[in-house]
Amino acid sequence: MARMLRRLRKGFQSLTSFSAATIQPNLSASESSRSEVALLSFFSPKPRDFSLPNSSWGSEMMRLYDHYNSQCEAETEGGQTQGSPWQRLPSYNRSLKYAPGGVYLSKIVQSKARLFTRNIREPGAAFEYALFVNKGEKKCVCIFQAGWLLEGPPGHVHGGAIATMIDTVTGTHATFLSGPIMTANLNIAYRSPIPLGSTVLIESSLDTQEGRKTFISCKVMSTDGSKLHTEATVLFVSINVSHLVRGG
Ligand SMILES: CCCCCCCCCCCCCC(=O)SCCNC(=O)CCNC(=O)[C@H](O)C(C)(C)COP(=O)(O)OP(=O)(O)OC[C@H]1O[C@@H](n2cnc3c(N)ncnc32)[C@H](O)[C@@H]1OP(=O)(O)O
Repeated sequence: MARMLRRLRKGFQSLTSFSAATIQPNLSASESSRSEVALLSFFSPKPRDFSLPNSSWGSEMMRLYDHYNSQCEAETEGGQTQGSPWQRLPSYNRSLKYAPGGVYLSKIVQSKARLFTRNIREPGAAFEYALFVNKGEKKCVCIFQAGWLLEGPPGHVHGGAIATMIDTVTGTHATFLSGPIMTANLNIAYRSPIPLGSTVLIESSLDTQEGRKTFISCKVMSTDGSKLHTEATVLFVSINVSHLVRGG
């Protein structure tokens, strides 16, 4: 048990540094980005990064992706990164597997488990999103295109799917800021419905960090900023990874 905990702790530590440090090269215009990415993922032994553009992304999703991606750190030929406060975060369906030693861990910890938002194979059917963090401003932006399998009220996105995205974005942001965390409290106000198939912006901002507690505010808005769809405040509590093995 103690050996397993040590391995798990080591895996999680490398996982957060792996996620934070993995930077993809900047991509240029929409169509070429998509075909380059498809080719790269075909030939590369690297895990599939679900936050890269695919054929289901609409023009607004691609416009915003290019907008934020162009402001991200670019890797130079020497492997150095140019200073920029923005960084794109990769997204895998089993991040644990891709951390050093993670293949072993992913076999012993629920081997069939997959990240809730990344377990539907058909591109565009459900959660299409990409996250960008701004280290200086301690904020995070997610571009999110909601697919047809996320229907709640006819023609609109299910409130549970919106909550899932808020938890995912703020949870990733909190992990980036504070290391391993769990959501302790999530308060949501749904202000206006989100049309199915549309692209929205999800903004996460750090309010305060107090000891083990990280308080985050979140807004879901139309991409031109004119409509507020949803507001949330979230409390994350830092955990020791043994919390996950022992079940709290
Ligand atoms: C860059 C990285 C990428 C990573 C990729 C990931 C992508 C995916 C991201 C997806 C992310 C998805 C994420 C998910 O979905 S996580 C899944 C949903 N969450 C859970 O299942 C959590 C269940 N709860 C627990 O496990 C425990 O209760 C926790 C761990 C939360 C606290 O139990 P613990 O025994 O450890 O702590 P404590 O009780 O000593 O309390 C400590 C402090 O906290 C305060 N407190 C506690 N609870 C609440 C509450 N409800 N409201 C207000 N305050 C609360 C408490 O008063 C105290 O404050 P103070 O008295 O010290 O001031």
